[in-house]
Amino acid sequence: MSEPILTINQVSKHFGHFQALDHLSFTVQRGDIFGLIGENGAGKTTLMRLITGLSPMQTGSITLLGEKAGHYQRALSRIGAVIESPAAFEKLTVLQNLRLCAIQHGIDDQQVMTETIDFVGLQEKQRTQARHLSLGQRQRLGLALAILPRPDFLILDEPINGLDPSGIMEFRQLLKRLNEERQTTMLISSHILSELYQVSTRFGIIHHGRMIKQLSKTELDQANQSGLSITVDQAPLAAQVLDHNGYKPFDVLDDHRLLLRKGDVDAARVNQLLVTNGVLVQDISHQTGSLEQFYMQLLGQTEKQEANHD
Ligand SMILES: Nc1ncnc2c1ncn2[C@@H]1O[C@H](COP(=O)(O)OP(=O)(O)OP(=O)(O)O)[C@@H](O)[C@H]1O
Repeated sequence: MSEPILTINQVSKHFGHFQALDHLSFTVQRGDIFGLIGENGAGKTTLMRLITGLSPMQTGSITLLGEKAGHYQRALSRIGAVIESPAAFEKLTVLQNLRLCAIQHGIDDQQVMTETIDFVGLQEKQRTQARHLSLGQRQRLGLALAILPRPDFLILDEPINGLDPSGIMEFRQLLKRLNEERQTTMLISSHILSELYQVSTRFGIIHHGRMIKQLSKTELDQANQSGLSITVDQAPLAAQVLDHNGYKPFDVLDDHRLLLRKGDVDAARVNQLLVTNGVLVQDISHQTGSLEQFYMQLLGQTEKQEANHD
């Protein structure tokens, strides 16, 4: 049975006249890894700051682990968060940082610290000062500090920023293990949508402070039919040619990219048709839809609707 860990209800946030969040609502259920997606400035960090009480509530309500934001009693001690940058003491070693965190949480157990260091793969760096860690190791330390008290709910803002490809893969595996082995529920934001897709069970897409779409991974996979992805010099002309020749339906993703939503078309024929009609084809390939494509398409539609309302 589903159990809400976090409920965001009609939350708005203004900074002066600027509206950063606009009547945002969604729920994170126990066991979810909820991927939060949105362009720069969409409002993701603002929302995470509100959830964790780093920023005061204005309108709407947030319920975290059964307690209302602004009146938290135990909820904050049951969550772990890495927002903006991992908060470690630069001159303390990895182990000292963890020890300090343990003291703050009333944990008097060397085993918990050793396990946490092992879990995030920082065994060899435990005696290194935080200021001498690489970016990826720093991210791991941030995660270690967040998971040390074994939180029920983890909030991670851009956790894989700046990690190298193998670091990204290892971090993804860490998050999956946390979810599977410790049943940790998570809210994660990232611009690396291919990664977010692999780790998340649900997605929420924020645009200009509004939640424009929420869907499960299964719903995303269903919505993402396969199609022919076409990259050209001028998408509007390619769209006209496809339209006149009955190649429908298709989406114009941007000035250069189209997605022909028909699985059974012959790529060579479409290529020939476009070229003979004066379109320079740079790439044409069959592919399964990605989270990135879904997002770009949704954003395109939303911006079109917004423009029509203006
Ligand atoms: N304290 C503040 N005062 C004024 N404006 C703010 C403040 N904090 C955030 N904003 C504005 O609110 C908007 C949302 O910012 P936020 O940091 O939440 O975006 P984000 O989705 O996390 O973006 P990014 O992906 O770039 O991290 C931005 O336009 C930002 O400039």
